[in-house]
Formats: sequence, structure tokens, C-alpha cells
Amino acid sequence: MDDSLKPVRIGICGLGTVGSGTFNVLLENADAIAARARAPLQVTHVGARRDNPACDLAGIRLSRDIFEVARDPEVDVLVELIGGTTVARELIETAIRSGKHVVTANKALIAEYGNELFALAAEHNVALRYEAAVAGGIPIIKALREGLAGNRIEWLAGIINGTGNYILSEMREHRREFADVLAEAQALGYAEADPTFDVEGIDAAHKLVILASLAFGIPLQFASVYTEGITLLTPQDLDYAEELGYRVKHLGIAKQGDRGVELRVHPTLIPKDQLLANVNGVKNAVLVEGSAVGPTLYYGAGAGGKPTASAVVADLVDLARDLSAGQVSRVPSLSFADTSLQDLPILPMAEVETPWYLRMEADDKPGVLSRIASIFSDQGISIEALIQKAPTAGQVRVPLIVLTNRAAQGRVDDAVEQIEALDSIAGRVTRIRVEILDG
Ligand SMILES: NC(=O)C1=CN([C@@H]2O[C@H](COP(=O)(O)OP(=O)(O)OC[C@H]3O[C@@H](n4cnc5c(N)ncnc54)[C@H](O)[C@@H]3O)[C@@H](O)[C@H]2O)C=CC1
Ligand SMILES: N[C@@H](CC=O)C(=O)O
Ligand code: NA
Repeated sequence: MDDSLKPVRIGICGLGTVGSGTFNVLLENADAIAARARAPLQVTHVGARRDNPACDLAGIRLSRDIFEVARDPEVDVLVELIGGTTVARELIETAIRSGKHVVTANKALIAEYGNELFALAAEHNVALRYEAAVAGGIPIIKALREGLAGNRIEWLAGIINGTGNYILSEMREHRREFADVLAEAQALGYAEADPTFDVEGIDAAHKLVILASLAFGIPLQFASVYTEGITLLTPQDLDYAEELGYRVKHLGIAKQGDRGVELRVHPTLIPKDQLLANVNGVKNAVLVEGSAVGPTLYYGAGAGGKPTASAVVADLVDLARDLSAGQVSRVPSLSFADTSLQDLPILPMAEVETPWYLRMEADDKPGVLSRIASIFSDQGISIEALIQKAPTAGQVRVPLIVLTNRAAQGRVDDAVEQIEALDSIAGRVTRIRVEILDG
């Protein structure tokens, strides 16, 4: 490495899980990183509320006020790793206005304010990079933006929340309680500051919005995503799904169809021999169907300090290379040129068609099954499989599981409303969509 090369000066804001991971990866792999970046990447300033014993900050400027980093003339790139959408937004805007490039892992901020932030970055001729914001260490932004640039992307589907996948995997494989596994995921640094973002599907929705924008050339639109989390799933449903040959995964799905774009995040039954069904623990995976390449699959750690740092550092290396070439806007932020982004219609959920898994508690007496079957038939919904579990001693009701063929959600809503109104059915009907991914 030529020692005379001008270093790229980095300011890191936030020294938590990802901040400390980034700091240490930059240090541990400094030589290989400098060789790839054609310049040393040197942390010159850290903004952190408190010290982190995992980081040796000797010789590095430390500020308790992170805005000091955003205004520091000795910083070329600000790395935002504090999270949230208020202070983080102000910090990034301040950095951009001060002529600094920005790298962030903040999917909430990109999903909700990315359109404005990318415009601001373009106005100031600086880069705003966010590889770590989706699927942690998996280079999925790079893949969509560059590797698949020759394709029309038809659809993508992914496990894009590590915490949620960790919880579902532990519940199924080790019969562990939801709350215990969530607490463990928090201790391991996988969960968001507010873990309801993970378990209610909000984090996955943030990431899906970003993926859909990159895939289809549409502006970021968080409000358009249908979002369901994993909190209502029961161990029973995970078991019944297995019996039927499926596994329950929390998926983000984006499809470009003739009638509009589907944007949805929800628990999904997928055949258990498909690759996505076998992605376990904190791992994420995104399956992308391109018109020319066909299906491609991206797999790896979706959360955690070092894996996420891997993506942050990759952005820094990419940026350093672009800086050495004197061109930071070579690749459009959202893959498509700003002037080519197009508002496409979003398909209302009532019109989205999938097969369905429905579970209900039914009286164990003659006539109930035929009544339910006729409600489905009146709605034009055909039944693929129906399982009635044997009653256990003393039980008056039995679990009834119905797998339907493809049916629009609106039809299923109507059928379920009628079924729930039957005297022979107790409580609510559990509904989970089924997806046969042809990947
Ligand atoms: N933990 C993970 O596996 C992943 C996290 N992310 C994203 O990375 C970002 C950071 O996440 P984590 O490192 O997990 O969070 P964290 O909570 O471990 O770290 C955030 C740090 O920022 C500090 N901080 C917050 N506001 C501050 C302020 N105003 N001034 C100074 N310091 C401040 C906190 O004290 C904390 O040390 C978030 O946007 C998150 O969504 C993205 C991918 C994976
Ligand atoms: N909380 C997130 C962190 C990475 O994005 C997750 O669990 O996936
Ligand atoms: Na990534």
C-alpha cells in the first residue's frame, strides 16, 4: 500500500452494536480494506453518548455531541449508526449540508424519508449509502442496483428480519417461548431499539419498501405496505403447517403484476422443501426473480454487529473508490435515475390472491363440515385440503384446518365472516397466506 495516499476520513456516530462492530472491522481489516479502497479508511472522529469498552478510542477525537462530527472539517464521510428518524434525520441533513458523504444502516429513516434525503444528497453532490439497511450483511442493495441491472425484476420475496426469524426458528425447533427468545435476540444485539418493530413486521416493511423501490423503479412509499407481524402465531399453527408439508416464515413480498404492485409483509406458509423454508435463526434470505437471469437467492446474516458492519464497510470502500475516480453518483441511489422513478399503482390487499391456511375450532357434530364447504363454494373458493383433528378426551370442539386454492383476500374475508357467525364455530378463524415461490 502506498503510504502517501490520502486517507478517507471517517466520523462514526453511535457506538452500539453496529457502531462498535464497524469501528473494529475497520481496524482489524485495515490493510485489506485500504488495498481494496485504494486509500486508508481512517476513523478520525467518534460521536457517542458513552464509551464502549469494545472500542479502543485512543488517539481518536471523541464528542458527546454527535453534531460535532457532522460539522467537523476533518471528516469526509459521516457514518450514522444511532438509529431512529428524528435526531438521525437532522444529523444526516447537517452532514450533507456540510458537504459530507453519509453511510447509514438506518432502514426506518431511508424507508420513511429516503426520497427527500437522496434529493438533498444529489443537490449537494454527496453520496448517501445504505447497504446495511436491508438484510444486514447480505449485499442485496448492490445485487439489485448493479448485479441485476439488466433485468426486469418480476418479484422478490425474502426473510428480512433476523429477530423474527430467530424467534420462529427457536419456537419450532426447540419449543421455546416467544418472550424468552425475543429477550435473547435483544441481548445478542439483533433487535431494534423498540422490538415491536421486529415482531410486528414494521422493520421488515421498512426493508421491503427499499427493495421494491430498487427492483421496480418506484419512489419509496412506506405507507403503502400491508404489514402483519408474528405475534399472533401459535406453536399449534407452526405444527399443523409442518403436518401439511409447509413451514411458517415471515416474508416480505413485492410483485409487479398487470394490475399493480403487491407490497406485503406477513407470516406465510411455504412448502418446507423450498430453500427459503430452510433459512433459520438470525439468517436472512432474499429470492429475486429477474426476467433474464431467472431466480437468484441471496443468503447470510441479517443482523448482528460484525455482519452488519461488513455492509457498512463495503459502502465505505465503494465510496472511497468512487472518490478516487472523482464520481460519487455513478450508481443512482435507488438504482433507477431519479427522473425515471415512476409511481405505479399499488394493488389493494382485497385483490391480492394467494392460497390460504385457515384454522378454526368447530363443534364435533354432523353437518358442520358441509356448511363450511358450502360457504367456501358460494364465494368461489375451492378447498385443496381439509383436516379435522381428533377430539381429545372431554373436548366438545375440534380444530379444523382448511387449505384453499388461490383466492382473493376479499373473498376469503367474506367467507370467514360467515364462518365466524356460525353457532358451531367458536371464536375467530386464524388465517395465514400460503405462497408457492417458483424459485
Ligand atoms: N443491530 C443490528 O443487527 C442492525 C441494526 N441496524 C440499524 O443500525 C442502527 C444502529 O443499530 P444498533 O447498533 O443495533 O443500535 P444500538 O442501540 O446498539 O446503538 C445505537 C447507539 O447510538 C447511541 N445514540 C443514540 N442516540 C444518540 C445521540 N443522540 N447521541 C449520541 N449517541 C446516540 C446509543 O447510545 C447507542 O449506543 C439502527 O438504525 C438499526 O436499525 C441495521 C442492521 C442490523
Ligand atoms: N432488528 C433487525 C436488525 C437488522 O436489520 C433484524 O432483526 O433484522
Ligand atoms: Na445488506
